[in-house]
Amino acid sequence: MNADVSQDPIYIPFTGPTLTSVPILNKGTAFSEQERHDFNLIGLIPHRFETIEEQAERAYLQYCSFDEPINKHIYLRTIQDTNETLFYYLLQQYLAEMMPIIYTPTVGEACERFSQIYRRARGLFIAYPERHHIDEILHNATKQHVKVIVVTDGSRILGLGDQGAGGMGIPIGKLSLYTACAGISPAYTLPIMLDVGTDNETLLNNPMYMGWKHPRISSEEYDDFIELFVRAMEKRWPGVLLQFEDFEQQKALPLLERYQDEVCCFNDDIQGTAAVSVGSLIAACKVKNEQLSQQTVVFAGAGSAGCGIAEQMVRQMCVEGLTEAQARARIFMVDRQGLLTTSMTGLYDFQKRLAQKLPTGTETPETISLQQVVELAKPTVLIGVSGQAGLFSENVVKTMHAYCHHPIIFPLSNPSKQVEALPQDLIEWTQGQALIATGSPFKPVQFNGQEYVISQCNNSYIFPGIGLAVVAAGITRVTNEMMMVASEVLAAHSPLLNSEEAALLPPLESITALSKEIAFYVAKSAQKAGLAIETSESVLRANIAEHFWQPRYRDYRRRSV
Ligand SMILES: NC(=O)C1=CN([C@@H]2O[C@H](COP(=O)(O)OP(=O)(O)OC[C@H]3O[C@@H](n4cnc5c(N)ncnc54)[C@H](O)[C@@H]3O)[C@@H](O)[C@H]2O)C=CC1
Ligand SMILES: CC(=O)C(=O)O
Ligand SMILES: [Mg+2]
Repeated sequence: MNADVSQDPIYIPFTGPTLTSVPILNKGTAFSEQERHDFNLIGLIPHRFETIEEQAERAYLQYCSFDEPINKHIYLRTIQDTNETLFYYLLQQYLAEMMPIIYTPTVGEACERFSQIYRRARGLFIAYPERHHIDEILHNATKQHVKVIVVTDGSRILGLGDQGAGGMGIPIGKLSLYTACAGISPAYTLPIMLDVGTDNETLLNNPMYMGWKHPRISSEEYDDFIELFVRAMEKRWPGVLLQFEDFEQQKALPLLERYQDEVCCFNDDIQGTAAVSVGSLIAACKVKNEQLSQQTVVFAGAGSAGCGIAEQMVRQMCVEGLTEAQARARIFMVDRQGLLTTSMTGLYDFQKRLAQKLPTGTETPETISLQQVVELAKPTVLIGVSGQAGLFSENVVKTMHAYCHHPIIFPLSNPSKQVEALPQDLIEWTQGQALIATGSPFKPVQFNGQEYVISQCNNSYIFPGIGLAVVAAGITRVTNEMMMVASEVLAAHSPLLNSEEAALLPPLESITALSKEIAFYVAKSAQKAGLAIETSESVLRANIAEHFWQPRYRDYRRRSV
């Protein structure tokens, strides 16, 4: 379904209002005169025929007439729900401008206000009380050939906590990026919300809340429900790629460990975030003529994202020649209770693996704060994945800078209002010496007559390419090795490697090309590992190109039902 082939006609079994109500097929005023006759559309749309360019011009004017990002979001989502081709055409034209509207930060507000701004259903809501109808629910999906699912239970939406059914905004936004950044046809994508209740009192007390008004179910009920879902999904769409998204800490890793060897799945917050962060760090280190294995790293936030990134760093440091113990000794995880140490009780297993063993006989206070860790460890890299706004104080950052002339500081929490430090402050506190990347988009910073571009270190650089690899090469399992490959491809494409003035990460304008490269190398590594059927490189490239959907209208021919 690439750009050239899109001129081939397709055969459509619907006519009249049924046809115009299917977002993936609707063309609005772009239905040709012939099609209007053949499909009983005369009179259902204004007389004049328009091209997609003309439709996009009107849509963009209307988009610009909204001042508030949330209203722009609602407007774009309405287009997505009425004419998907036009929606993706607009995104293609204005990706850098519209990505913050359909994704972080605005998608965060859309989740928080989901029940207030709701217009029309998209994807599937599988509520716990309806679990016995799961096969029927999956068969109710409007899409028949689903290849990529993003699923959430809404329990940890960005840094905004439990958003219940409102969390559906995230799978919708992520899948929009699968199409916009990696050309996965929207006909193949399906967002799913597993509504297992919510512990968010504000939602439970909101008369308008649209989800199941019930506290979250018990762990046992939850595990059985997820098992039911995964098996039903595999039966309905065998081999489908399942992306776990924004599951709370105690669920995220156990779910991944339970299913990663059984179905084609990955956890974006653990693995996708790890890949983008390690890729960004490899590039940042290269610029300093150093390696990741030479860095000392402090994390604020030892949750799914933090521990996922840290484990991928350990793998990378080992590739660079360190032993695992040496690598772990370079990484300091700070959570609410301060530095994680081996003497602490109550840590999750995935945190215990990253806890620091303090020298025997060390007199330690009960809590070793972030400030103290920075003073003691003298990090060269500081990463924020805590969801806590302002955690990187001026004191913390200046202390770090006192020991490290060019600190690398990544406040990665989303959306923007949860960021650990504003880029403007980081630049000022370090006199422009810090290399910064954030999870949500921020404008360039002006300081001392110089402009500093702030790259967006977000898993959106990774997951679309992984999806394209799976769809184009028929990959059966997603592994950490594939994520390492994605990191390397990202690092190799850092504009900063070629110019000191450039950004750390590629501009959004080149993200489709980057996704294709990630897809190619990930698929090659899958083939080598026996997780995809081997092909020549040229066949693989052709398959990737062929699966890259373009938002262009195709000619319709009538098919009798
Ligand atoms: N840029 C990106 O691509 C990504 C960013 N994130 C962001 O990272 C944040 C965390 O996500 P997850 O790790 O999945 O959540 P999580 O809930 O698993 O982990 C957050 C951790 O931060 C800790 N924390 C809270 N207050 C703290 C404090 N004052 N000091 C130190 N630690 C503190 C919590 O105890 C928890 O362990 C979110 O804001 C999310 O939006 C997550 C995935 C990708
Ligand atoms: C980007 C992302 O996946 C998150 O903030 O959860
Ligand atoms: Mg996420």
